[in-house]
Amino acid sequence: MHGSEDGGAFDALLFLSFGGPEKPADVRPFLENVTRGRGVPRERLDEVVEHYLHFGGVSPINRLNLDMIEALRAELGRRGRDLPIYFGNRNWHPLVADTTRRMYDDGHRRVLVFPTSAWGGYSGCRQYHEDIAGALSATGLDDAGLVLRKLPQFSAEPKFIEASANALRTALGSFGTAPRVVFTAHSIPAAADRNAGPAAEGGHLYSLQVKAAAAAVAHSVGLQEYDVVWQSRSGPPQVPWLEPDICDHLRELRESGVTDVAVMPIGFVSDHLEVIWDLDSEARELAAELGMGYVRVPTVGTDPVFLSMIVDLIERYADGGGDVTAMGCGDNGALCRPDCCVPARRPSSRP
Ligand SMILES: CC1=C(CCC(=O)O)c2cc3nc(cc4[nH]c(cc5[nH]c(cc1n2)c(C)c5CCC(=O)O)c(CCC(=O)O)c4C)C(CCC(=O)O)=C3C
Ligand SMILES: [Fe+2]
Repeated sequence: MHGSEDGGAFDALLFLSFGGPEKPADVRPFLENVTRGRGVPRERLDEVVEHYLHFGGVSPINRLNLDMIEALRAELGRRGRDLPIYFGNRNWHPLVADTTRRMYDDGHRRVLVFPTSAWGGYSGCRQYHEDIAGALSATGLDDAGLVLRKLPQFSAEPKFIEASANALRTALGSFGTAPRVVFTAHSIPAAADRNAGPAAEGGHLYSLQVKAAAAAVAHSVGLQEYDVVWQSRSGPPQVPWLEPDICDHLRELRESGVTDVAVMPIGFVSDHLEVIWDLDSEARELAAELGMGYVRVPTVGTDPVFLSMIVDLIERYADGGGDVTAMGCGDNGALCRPDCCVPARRPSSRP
């Protein structure tokens, strides 16, 4: 079911994200939270542990999220909206269940939820619904009259496209000649992409949204040619994920004579570990080996146009209005469509 019967204004915002470790000792337990029951092989986990340890066991994601929250507070204030912002995560502290308890104890009963993913699909959307439902049951607040309304997917919001296009345009200014623009997003299992979105609509919602956003940004910047590729593949090697991978693609571009690339991580809203490791370390080093010019375009992060998009979204729903049937929107973990983004069966990591 959608929405709540009574409607009415919302009195707080929950900024809901992925979470990341704050110190070396957090890394393993964090990764265990991320991958519990997900069939990620031990070897891949050991590799990812090294990526985090390379940065002292600290992911930038929490600080980046706090920066965004700070900027959102300022923008809400400028618009005269008195809406306290709370921070909660799926995989690390502050965990969304603890934050839910705190919001309730502070007297909030109607809370809008902004998730830091633009996309449909299991990892970007449905799993955030599950996080909300899980937080309510872990705190025993399922029947406490609390409404947590998740805001919809924002991949097609004009200001998301505009903020991304601004970042790309600025980066392109740093090249003498026009580089090849390569958009990248997190790979997911091919089966998860087939199941993304309502089954009746044919699936592939995640990859279609990524491609549509890339096309809109490319159009806005006036690009004739560009590519959409995937990064940060996980899972057992025999399971197909979205391809091509960014690094394989750079090799192909080089073979076909391309000498300069601008890599735009459209799939992520901030420069967290997947960006600074997979793009700023691995892909950049490969480009250097191949003798290619390489620029990594910034993520939207605290860009004023992007923040303005978030606050527009909040204002659309804050007084009880807004389209509660929009994709990704739902109360207390209720899916926006029945049979949406059904989790694919995952092979076990154990023999
Ligand atoms: C679509 C998507 C987004 C974008 C939407 C969104 O933003 O939500 C995203 C974001 C992120 N992914 C992140 C980190 C990780 N993702 C992992 C694993 C996985 N991601 C997947 C998908 C996505 N992930 C999938 C299908 C897996 C396989 C396991 C599973 O089926 O769940 C693993 C486990 C190790 C590994 O297997 O690589 C880690 C550590 C961080 C935080 C980085 C930091 O700490 O700064 C962020 C923002
Ligand atoms: Fe991920």
